Amino acid sequence: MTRPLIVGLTGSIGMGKSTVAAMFERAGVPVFDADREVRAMQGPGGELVDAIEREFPGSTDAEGVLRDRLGQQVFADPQALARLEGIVHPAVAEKRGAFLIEHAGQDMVVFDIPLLFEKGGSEAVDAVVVVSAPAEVQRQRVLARPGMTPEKFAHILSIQVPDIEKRERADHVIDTGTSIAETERAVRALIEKLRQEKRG
Ligand SMILES: CC(C)(COP(=O)(O)OP(=O)(O)OC[C@H]1O[C@@H](n2cnc3c(N)ncnc32)[C@H](O)[C@@H]1O)[C@@H](O)C(=O)NCCC(=O)NCCS
Ligand SMILES: Nc1ncnc2c1ncn2[C@@H]1O[C@H](COP(=O)(O)OP(=O)(O)OP(=O)(O)O)[C@@H](O)[C@H]1O
Repeated sequence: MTRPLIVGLTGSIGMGKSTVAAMFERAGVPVFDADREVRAMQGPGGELVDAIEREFPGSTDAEGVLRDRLGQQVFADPQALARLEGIVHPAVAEKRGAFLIEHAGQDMVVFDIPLLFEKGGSEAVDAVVVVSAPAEVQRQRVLARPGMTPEKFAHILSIQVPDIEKRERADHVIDTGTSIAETERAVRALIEKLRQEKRG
C-alpha cells in the first residue's frame, strides 16, 4: 500500500519554521505541528496538565501549564527537562501516529518537529527539511519576542543542535533570510520536487 511521503520540518529557534509550515499548509500539504499539540495538551483541560503538576508542583493553574515558569525551571536543569520530556514526548508520538492514519490517503504530509535532530526521529521521516537564516537575522527575530532575554536565547541555542550541523544533515534547506515571498516560492518549488521524486 502506498503511504504519504513524510517530510520532517525542523530548524532552530526563530528560524521561521512555523511560517514555513504555514506555507506548506497553504499549498495543501497537511502539517502535524508538534508544538501545537504540546500546547493543547498543556492548555486548559489538557490531558498532560495533571501529570505535569504531579511532577512539577506549582507549575500549573486553572489555565493549564504555566509555560514561562516551567520553562525557567526546566531549561536551567537538564534532569528536570528530561523528566518533562518523558511526560510530553510519548504523548506527542501517539498524536503523530493518529495524524498519519487520518491522512493516509495523501501523497505528502509534513511533520513539524522542532527537536527532530535533538531528540531523534530523522530516521522516521523520508526527507528532512531545515529552515535556516543567518545567525544575526535569527537573533533579531528572537530578541524581539516578549519575555526573551539575550541570556535565555543563548541558553536555548546551547541546548539545540547548531544550525550549521542541521544544514549539513538536511536533505533540503529552506532559506528564510530572504523575503516571505521568496521563501514561499522556494517552498512551492520544493513540494514539486518532492512530488517528482516520489513519482520516481
Ligand atoms: C518547557 C516549556 C513548557 C517552555 O515553554 P515556552 O513557551 O516558554 O517555550 P517554547 O516551547 O517556545 O520553547 C522555546 C525554545 O526552546 C526549544 N525547546 C523546547 N523544548 C525543548 C527541549 N526539550 N530541548 C531543547 N529545546 C527545547 C523550542 O524548540 C524553542 O526553540 C515547553 O517548551 C515544553 O513543554 N517543552 C518540553 C516538550 C518539548 O520537548 N517540546 C518541544 C518539541 S515538541
Ligand atoms: N523569509 C521569511 N521566511 C520566514 N519567516 C520570515 C521571513 N522573513 C521574515 N520572517 C519572520 O520571522 C519570524 C519567524 O518566526 P517563526 O515563528 O516562524 O519561527 P520558528 O522557527 O517557528 O520559531 P520557534 O522555533 O522559536 O518557535 C516571523 O515573524 C516571520 O514573519
